[in-house]
Amino acid sequence: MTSNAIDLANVIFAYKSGSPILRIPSLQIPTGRRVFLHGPSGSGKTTLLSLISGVLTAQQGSVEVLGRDLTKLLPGARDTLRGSEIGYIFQGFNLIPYLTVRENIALPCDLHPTRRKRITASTTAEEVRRIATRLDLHAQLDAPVTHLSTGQQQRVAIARAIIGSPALVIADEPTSSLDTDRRDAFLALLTEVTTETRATLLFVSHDRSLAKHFDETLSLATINEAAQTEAA
Ligand SMILES: Nc1ncnc2c1ncn2[C@@H]1O[C@H](COP(=O)(O)OP(=O)(O)OP(=O)(O)O)[C@@H](O)[C@H]1O
Repeated sequence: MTSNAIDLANVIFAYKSGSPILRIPSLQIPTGRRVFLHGPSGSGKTTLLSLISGVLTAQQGSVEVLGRDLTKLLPGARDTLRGSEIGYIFQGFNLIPYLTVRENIALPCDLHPTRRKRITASTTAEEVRRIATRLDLHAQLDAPVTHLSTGQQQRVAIARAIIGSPALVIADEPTSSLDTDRRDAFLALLTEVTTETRATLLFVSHDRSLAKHFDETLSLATINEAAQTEAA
């Protein structure tokens, strides 16, 4: 395993025909580190996460994730790497509304054999039960996710992100709709379970007060030269 889970060099990204949103000479996130990346709304946080998860491709530079340069992979190989090795917690959770809690949590194992093979329980169903119990969701396993409270939906999003122990967990502003107590509880749980699975955690938010929950804090404005050009 490489010592950096994420390693970007000389990256430039622009949406079609626009000027660059991201111009990042260098960004390294060591394996196993829990990193908080902050930046104001519209500064390019989600865009950067999309480059790191291989949803978008940089026009220039290299985007190495878990030792593979995503800019050199074919789309199919990028999708496999994302599904197998990255657990993603979206801003609005993106749970599948017509599936139960159990089915939502199991989804990465159903879709990606590598996630299924890495589970420690004897079956996916047993692993779903184990994680649901760990996250206090065992009573809701057969409920449609649309019947859950926001806090319960967040815990389903964590469960889905960590099942099958992906090496990297990415969270995009998942706490923006929470009050302070719930936000702190969510962050404590997320850092605990990613420590248990030994995942590298990259968490982005505009809210700098969250920095205390993480090993390291980065400012997108500092690492992104496109932002500095715009501000000048
Ligand atoms: N699909 C797209 N096509 C064109 N421009 C886009 C697209 N998605 C985002 N942008 C632009 O790129 C810039 C960065 O957007 P991005 O969503 O990455 O910022 P963000 O920091 O995640 O914002 P927020 O905190 O509000 O979610 C914004 O100016 C946005 O308008």
